[in-house]
Amino acid sequence: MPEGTAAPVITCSEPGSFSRGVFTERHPQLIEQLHKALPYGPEQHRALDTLLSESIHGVIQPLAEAAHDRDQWDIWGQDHYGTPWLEAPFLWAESYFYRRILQAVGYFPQGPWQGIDPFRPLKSAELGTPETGEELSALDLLATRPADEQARALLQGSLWGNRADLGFRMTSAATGDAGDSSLIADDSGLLWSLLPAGGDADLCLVADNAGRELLADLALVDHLLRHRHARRVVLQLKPYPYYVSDATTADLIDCLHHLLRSQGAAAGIGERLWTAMGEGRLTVRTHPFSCAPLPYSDMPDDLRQEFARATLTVMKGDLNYRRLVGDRMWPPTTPFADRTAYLPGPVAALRTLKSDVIVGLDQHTETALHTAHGQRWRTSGTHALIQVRR
Ligand SMILES: O=P(O)(O)OC[C@H]1O[C@](O)(CO)[C@@H](O)[C@@H]1O
Repeated sequence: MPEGTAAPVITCSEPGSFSRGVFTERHPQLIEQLHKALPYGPEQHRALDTLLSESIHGVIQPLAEAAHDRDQWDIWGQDHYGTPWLEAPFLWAESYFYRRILQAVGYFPQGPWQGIDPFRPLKSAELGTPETGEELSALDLLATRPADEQARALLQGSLWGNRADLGFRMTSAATGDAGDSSLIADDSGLLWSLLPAGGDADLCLVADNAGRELLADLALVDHLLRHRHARRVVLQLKPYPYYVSDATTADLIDCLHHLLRSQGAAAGIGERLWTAMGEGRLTVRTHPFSCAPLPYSDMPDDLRQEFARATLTVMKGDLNYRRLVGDRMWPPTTPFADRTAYLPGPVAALRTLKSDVIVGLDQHTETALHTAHGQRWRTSGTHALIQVRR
């Protein structure tokens, strides 16, 4: 079976599929929210509606002539421009949809809306919720526990923090299965063996969502640095707004300010991380490939070298998982190690399941999940995994 071509690529062409629902149900809600989020002018409102209609009923149009990244997208889009959105690969189409939102609101060109994140009001609202406050307060009690217990709890916090993705919550609130949580693969023992306390590891953390998830990631990073599970952490963020709540540098700064304004243990985390950035122990990267509509197996050399330098690369979230193993309907028992063999160096995936892709399960687990939940366990965010390849 030739590598990478074995399983069907996920598209939105099948009526009733999860991916199609993202375009036909989730995106209309998202566009509705964007209309209300900022005081856009008539042209921006019109462009958002045109994009929505094109993406459900029409064919994929190229970026505007003047777009700074038009040439790049012309290459990425050569096989897809002119075809119906719903027939294009899901990963490609969804990624391009987010790039087109930025075009609709005028995010890149010089002008009054340049650099204004259309998703910022949604992300900021989340930082102020009582749930976020409770999670930060819980750090006070956690700080009284032994260090290894803290480490395990903070890893779980970072993992389940991925459930707090804003795009996902648009439809999950209606499903009512939020209480049914479980970990379907747990390689955390292997993960900790790669990051022993007092060691010399260089960790690369490929972040996912801003707000609650990033706060949980930062609490984990602080612990890793403090107890020398990692000597240095590189935090990979998105260079521009993407997939609603994906974290950018501006979101990181918001989270650090939020921590510093908090009480107790949370404030201490903010202070230590601020210092760690000043000392170069925590650094931030925003590689353009982070927003590419492609799997990581297509990554450019400089990014490959970045991963190669890391003792461990941790990929957070559902989208990173799709890009890591390939956005295809793999047989669920496909080994995680096989799908990630191209990535130089050990890799860990921390993900709540919010799309159809899954690998690395044993047959018994898959059968039990299917019997109990049908296909819903793959997409409802109620299940999570920690998968590691050394
Ligand atoms: O924030 P995460 O965990 O990457 O999840 C994003 C997921 O949400 C969706 O955009 C819609 O469910 C998926 O396509 C995507 O994989």
